[in-house]
Amino acid sequence: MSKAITIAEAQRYDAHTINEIGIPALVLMERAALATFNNILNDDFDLSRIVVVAATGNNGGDGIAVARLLKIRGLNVEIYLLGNPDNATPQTKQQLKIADYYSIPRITDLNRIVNATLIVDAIFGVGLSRLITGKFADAINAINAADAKTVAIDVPSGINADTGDVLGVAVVADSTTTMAYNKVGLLTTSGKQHSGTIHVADIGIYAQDRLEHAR
Ligand SMILES: NC(=O)C1=CN([C@@H]2O[C@H](COP(=O)(O)OP(=O)(O)OC[C@H]3O[C@@H](n4cnc5c(N)ncnc54)[C@H](O)[C@@H]3O)[C@@H](O)[C@H]2O)[C@H](O)CC1
Ligand SMILES: [K+]
Repeated sequence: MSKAITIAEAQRYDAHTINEIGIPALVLMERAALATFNNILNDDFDLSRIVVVAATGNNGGDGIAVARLLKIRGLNVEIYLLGNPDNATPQTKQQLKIADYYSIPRITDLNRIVNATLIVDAIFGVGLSRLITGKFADAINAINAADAKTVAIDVPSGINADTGDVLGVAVVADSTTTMAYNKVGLLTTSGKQHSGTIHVADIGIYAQDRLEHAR
């Protein structure tokens, strides 16, 4: 049984890798995006109309980087951004700057989500901390109403990664690319129901960070 970690462990390993080992947060974000991007290409999704639904935390940053990778691959991808970009994390601000360089359209019409063929859920990851309401809930309901396949980044948005509980409303994903290790909440019945196929991505974050032995 491969290792599964809690939110606190994920945040601690993330901070240790960045602050003690010295791997920049943007490098971890790029590796997270590349892993998600490759999982998308390796699956048999209809890539004709892709919408990345992102908020302004680092889960959103992962998703905006995925959008850029898909755009460079020549695919039709749009970003539906939730929240004020001025309040975004430094890494997510950087990803928005890069996405703007590639002229990736920012959309505000929920119907574009409903009519997508593939949706990338980059709203919340391990930073989800309270009940989801308002425009965040509207976007998740639109994602779940769409016929599109949905790929979640790290955690299906709305799921508590420790308990599997739904915080108001949660994305029902077809697949989830979760970073470093599986999350204990995704092993619960609710977590499994909302995650779909789970891919664990090695992005350079390890519990025993001296030497990574066979995982
Ligand atoms: N740990 C790793 O290996 C890596 C993780 N990455 C990605 O970063 C996210 C965690 O990012 P963080 O900024 O801490 O939080 P989120 O993006 O999950 O949440 C965004 C933000 O949203 C606010 N918030 C929380 N609950 C609500 C709510 N109910 N309604 C509205 N807003 C809410 C809160 O302020 C949060 O900060 C992780 O999941 C990975 O995807 C790195 O990119 C790569 C390494
Ligand atoms: K997510």
